Amino acid sequence: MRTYDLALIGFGGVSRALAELISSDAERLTRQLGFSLRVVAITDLAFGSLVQPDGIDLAAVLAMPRGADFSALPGGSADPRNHDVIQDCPADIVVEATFTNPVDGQPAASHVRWALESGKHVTTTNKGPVALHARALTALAEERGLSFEFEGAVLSGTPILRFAQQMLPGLTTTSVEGILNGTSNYVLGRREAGATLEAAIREAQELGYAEADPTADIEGSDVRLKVAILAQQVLGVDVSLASIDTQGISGISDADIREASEQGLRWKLIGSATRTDDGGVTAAVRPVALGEEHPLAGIAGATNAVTFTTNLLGQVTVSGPGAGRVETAYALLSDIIAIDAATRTSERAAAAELVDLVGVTL
Ligand SMILES: NC(=O)c1ccc[n+]([C@@H]2O[C@H](COP(=O)([O-])OP(=O)(O)OC[C@H]3O[C@@H](n4cnc5c(N)ncnc54)[C@H](O)[C@@H]3O)[C@@H](O)[C@H]2O)c1
Ligand SMILES: N[C@@H](CCO)C(=O)O
Repeated sequence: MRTYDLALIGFGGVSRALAELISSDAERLTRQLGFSLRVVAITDLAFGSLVQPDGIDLAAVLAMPRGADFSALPGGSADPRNHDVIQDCPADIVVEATFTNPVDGQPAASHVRWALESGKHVTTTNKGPVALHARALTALAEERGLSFEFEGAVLSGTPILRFAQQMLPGLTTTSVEGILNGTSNYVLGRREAGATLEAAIREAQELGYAEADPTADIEGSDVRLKVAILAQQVLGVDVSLASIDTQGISGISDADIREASEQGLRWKLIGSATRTDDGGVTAAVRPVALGEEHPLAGIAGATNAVTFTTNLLGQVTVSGPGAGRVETAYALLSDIIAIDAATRTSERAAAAELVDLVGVTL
């Protein structure tokens, strides 16, 4: 049975949910997937770093109290040592789940690059490196025969990027638009129910939906990153973040919410990217009051949805979880499954090449 060794860079809500899954559901996962998973390294600003080539006892590290660090454990240190751990630890796959930096994608983009340069596959839920550096990092991965996977960067574990890449063949997609942020959608729903903005944000933080700095969720910069990712990955066009006209939901007053509701409208934060005739894209993030008949009006809580407008099918809408620790840990798992599939395909191709070369069947 094949085992993939993982390094977890960032040990917050999403990584911990993945570690819990690996630790508590190992038998089912191995049976269903045909491989097993083992964590051999963890780094985090709060805990420091831990490298144990024979596998870390995940139940033990998950039970560590707040404020504790890894320095007392064999292979542990109070300092994250990201560069050395990523480069030197014996992992097959680096899982990058540190804070999203919406300005330059760092230091996560460097974490991804160090991993690829040292021969390790990467899965990340971090939107920064994907929105701002995907082309360079994907090219580096291809050059090294490695995978760079990032399904969780848009719509959490709902497989929207693979859906667009694999399930819409032969179609031309002219626009993508949708509700792309779980926190703001949750907050808008709670405000309709009478909660204050501040209380609704606190709830979203407790539920594990919000960014470390929830301003990114509320003021639209998280959606702006996702619009840039969708424009590149679905429409094939790079858009700069500066060119995406962005407005968040903090300006929506109680009176705006009440008046919309009286008219049968619901406020939603909509991100969109639309192809233009000259081969470019116009993109925007803005709150819109939608009529109840609109397909996105009924999308509630941390659920998100994306509508693809295509030439032959018209509009196709996919909805599912847009945030959440476990839901996003599933995105990492789905990336690991994709890495396994790519690894097996390239091993088969290499074996076939060898057979061709020596003229015998192995
Ligand atoms: N939570 C969600 O619903 C969700 C959904 C999709 C994508 N994401 C993305 O996934 C990533 C992780 O999300 P999360 O909810 O686990 O966040 P989190 O804030 O709970 O955890 C992030 C962890 O990374 C650590 N960290 C930050 N910078 C670091 C560094 N330079 N080196 C080492 N550790 C570092 C922090 O100490 C923290 O423990 C973020 O980029 C987020 O945008 C989250
Ligand atoms: N904070 C983000 C996480 C998913 O990217 C959200 O609420 O949608």
